[in-house]
Amino acid sequence: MAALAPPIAAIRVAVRRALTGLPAGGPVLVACSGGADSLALAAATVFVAPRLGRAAGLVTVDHGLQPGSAERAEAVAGWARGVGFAPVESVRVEVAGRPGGPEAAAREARYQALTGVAGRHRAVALLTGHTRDDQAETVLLALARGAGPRGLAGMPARRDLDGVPLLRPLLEISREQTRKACAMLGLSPWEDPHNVDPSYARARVRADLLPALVRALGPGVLDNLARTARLVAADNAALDDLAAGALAEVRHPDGGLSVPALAVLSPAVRGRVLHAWARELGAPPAALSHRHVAALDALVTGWHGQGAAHLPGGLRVVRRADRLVPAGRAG
Ligand SMILES: Nc1ncnc2c1ncn2[C@@H]1O[C@H](COP(=O)(O)OP(=O)(O)OP(=O)(O)O)[C@@H](O)[C@H]1O
Repeated sequence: MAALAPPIAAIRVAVRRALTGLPAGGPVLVACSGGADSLALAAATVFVAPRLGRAAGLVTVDHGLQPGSAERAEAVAGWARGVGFAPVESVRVEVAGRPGGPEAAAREARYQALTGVAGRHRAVALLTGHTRDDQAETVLLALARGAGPRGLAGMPARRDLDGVPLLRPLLEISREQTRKACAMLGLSPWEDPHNVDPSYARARVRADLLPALVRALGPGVLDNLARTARLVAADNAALDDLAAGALAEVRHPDGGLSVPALAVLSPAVRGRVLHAWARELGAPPAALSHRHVAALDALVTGWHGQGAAHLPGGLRVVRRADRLVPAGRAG
């Protein structure tokens, strides 16, 4: 028997690794746009999952943003039913009227739809086709906006999405491999016009910056950027553990946080303690930025006897004697 073509084998191995150890229960659900990455992921999942005794489902989201998007979603769903996915869902979402730019609004609508489907089918995991190249782009975009370690860690291979584990099995697989795998399997991926629309920063990074970096620094640069993300993520996990312990120690017996105990922490740990505490108070994590943490930090290290730190969600924190305390929601 002929050996399996390397890209297909590498993708199957990555999917097998991601699915191994998941709890028993409902299906794993692939989020598939019809693009090369998620199509290659889907093809590997429908092969691997049954061999691990699991059902594989697929969901495709129609953002309704381009002519023909409904037909594209139906084509993906039809293909999925034909190759044995069950359940298969094609979901239409409304993007208009959501806050933020069009990209963020589409992402939010998509994730809401995906978690809705995952919940209905009691899926044990949701899989997306983010690749090493997506990771390299994410790291570059984070560097360009001056992000700290959280941003430089890129996308995690696993995270919780409203109670459903979101897995990204292809983070060490290149986009070239997913394209090759699709071609070898006779699949015709959909080309998302947004991916080449130069009004999006990510599309410009993809089209111009990554090829220029490869030309200037060699083909290893994308793997290296993805490795940086993994290394920083490991350091983040260690710092988060330290911060969780420190948060328990700086809690003031009368409520709030003790300023003297915060003041002796290293700035990196203190920032994480304040970030975690702000989330506990109810600040929406997506809106919580380094500026909010800096405002809290200023109450500890630059206190002039008055003022408050304003957090997203209308929350206010003030300093009372030697404590930081929540002072309710602003108007
Ligand atoms: N319309 C959609 N329906 C279902 N899942 C989607 C949709 N759009 C994106 N996804 C999921 O999110 C992942 C990342 O999408 P994004 O568009 O950012 O990247 P991409 O590299 O263009 O991926 P792809 O080649 O799979 O479209 C996809 O691989 C897929 O798993």
